[in-house]
Amino acid sequence: RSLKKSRNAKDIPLPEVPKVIDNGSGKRYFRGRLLGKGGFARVYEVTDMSTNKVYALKAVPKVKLSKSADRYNKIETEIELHKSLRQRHVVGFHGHFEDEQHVYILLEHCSRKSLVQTLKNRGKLTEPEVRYLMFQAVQACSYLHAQRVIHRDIKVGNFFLNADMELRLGDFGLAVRLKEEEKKIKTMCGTPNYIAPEVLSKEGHSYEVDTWALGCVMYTLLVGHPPFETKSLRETYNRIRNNEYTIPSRISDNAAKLIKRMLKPNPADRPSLKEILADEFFTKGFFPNRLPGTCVTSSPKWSEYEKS
Ligand SMILES: CC[C@@H]1C(=O)N(C)c2cnc(-c3ccc[nH]3)nc2N1C1CCCC1
Repeated sequence: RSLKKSRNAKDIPLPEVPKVIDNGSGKRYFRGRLLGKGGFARVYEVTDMSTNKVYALKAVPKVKLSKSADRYNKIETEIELHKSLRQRHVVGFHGHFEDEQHVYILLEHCSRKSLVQTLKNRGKLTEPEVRYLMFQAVQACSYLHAQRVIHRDIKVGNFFLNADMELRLGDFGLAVRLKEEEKKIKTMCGTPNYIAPEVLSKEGHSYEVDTWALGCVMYTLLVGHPPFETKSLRETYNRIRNNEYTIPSRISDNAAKLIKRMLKPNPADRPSLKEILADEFFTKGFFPNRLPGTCVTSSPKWSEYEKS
């Protein structure tokens, strides 16, 4: 065993999340299976012991870390921001509380997980499925922008599906609310997945970074991989700076046109979210009003589906 005192987070064992978690005001949650880990946070499936409702509980340890200051504040800002949002395609925020070891966030349970799993199972999705999913994604983002919130980390992994195959945008860890007079954000801590060129060039960024990321999500769902993906981050950043990407010819003209509009290098040239919702990609072509759960694992045979 190393004689050194543990100097960094990796060595400090994470505190246990109790089997029964009390929210401090009479509600208790039974801890179920671990859904996943993100950074220091662990996410459990929990059941409200008085209503039997199931939630996703994010438990963030209050480990005494030198840099825990911003980490703790981060979770505080994430809570302040997410708690103020309510829209049918934004992940439901059902409360927050803490005990000596953790800060807890109670979130909507999305039993069909994120689009990462769907894409892993399917490789890529059909245009009607992307029409259905992107329409909800753009609506969620349009709501955020109306609240002067920029998500800043829109990606396939932050879109979740509930039991009814409805889309929910989550994870406000990098989100920011613009102040009244504020037009642009100068700083960016943390690296978003689909980073826009104006964030790379540090010239200030605003709502358009979400439009860019939505374009990357749409491309990824249709093509099966992100538009600027390479084996090295530096190379990927170069491609983003040079707006270097190709759209396979099998992608329909309407889909390709919309992707190109959303991936304009100059943020001012990107369409507003309202314009996107009115784009031909959404108004022309088969638009399913719901998706069967089987879409998470196998491609739909639209013919039989169109009848229902
Ligand atoms: C709280 C983290 C994140 C999330 O934000 N939500 C809303 C969520 C909901 N249901 C689920 C879920 C229900 C059943 C399986 N996963 N997962 C969610 N996640 C996952 C957990 C692990 C990585 C991201």
